[in-house]
Amino acid sequence: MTTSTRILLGVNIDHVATLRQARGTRYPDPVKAALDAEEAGADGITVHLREDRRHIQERDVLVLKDVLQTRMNFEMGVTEEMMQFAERIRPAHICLVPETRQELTTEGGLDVAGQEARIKAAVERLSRIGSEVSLFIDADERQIEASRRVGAPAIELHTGRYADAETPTEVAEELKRVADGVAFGLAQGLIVNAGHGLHYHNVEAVAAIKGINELNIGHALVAHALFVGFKSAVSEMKALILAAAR
Ligand SMILES: CC(=O)[C@@H](O)[C@H](O)COP(=O)(O)O
Ligand SMILES: NCC(=O)COP(=O)(O)O
Repeated sequence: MTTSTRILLGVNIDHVATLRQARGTRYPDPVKAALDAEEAGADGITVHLREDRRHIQERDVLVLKDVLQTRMNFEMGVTEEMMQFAERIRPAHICLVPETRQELTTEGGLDVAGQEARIKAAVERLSRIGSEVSLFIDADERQIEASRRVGAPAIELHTGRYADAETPTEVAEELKRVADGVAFGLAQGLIVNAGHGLHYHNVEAVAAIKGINELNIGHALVAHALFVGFKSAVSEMKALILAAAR
């Protein structure tokens, strides 16, 4: 079982690209955001190349592959098109996520338990290119066990329900669900990451859960960056999570 007091911040730059795509301009460039994030202390850069290309484009991933000083966490749906693209890019990390075209954002985790053979084949294929594969799942023991069985070294627990919880009771329940998921994942020998919907006001409780390896955070950072700049947005978040994880 691995436990660490060092927690990593993966900065998701998807929504810098959302703003660019809204007008079809060349700006703002997510590549610039990635470089600023790295200077401000990001431990890695996360991008989700969606099937509908609503934000990140292939060009972004190709340029990032050449210029990142840290490492890329490439989020992708389990499709043949994405598998081939990942094989071309060979990112350090790949996170397999569920994806539907109509969704506003990623709703729920990947159903690994319901499609073990398919996910196992994808994990094996992507591990062959040297990427560390993680599975974006709900904090659910059945899904965590299935993730271990399919051979993924890492999982990312979906914190969206925690982030969306409204009453103190709901918040406490959802936080406990995440904390239990972290403990269960570590006991299964998995690297446990978490993310989705995390914000300056709700991140500390998650960062304080012992054993979490990395938090992936995007939308809140990009929103805050509008007012304080990207580097400040990242360094503020990094300081919060490091203090909470101590
Ligand atoms: C998988 C995940 O939680 C994030 O990458 C998220 O998908 C960001 O992009 P969207 O907001 O387009 O869902
Ligand atoms: N995998 C979660 C992620 O990368 C960031 O999600 P969000 O902070 O944009 O909701």
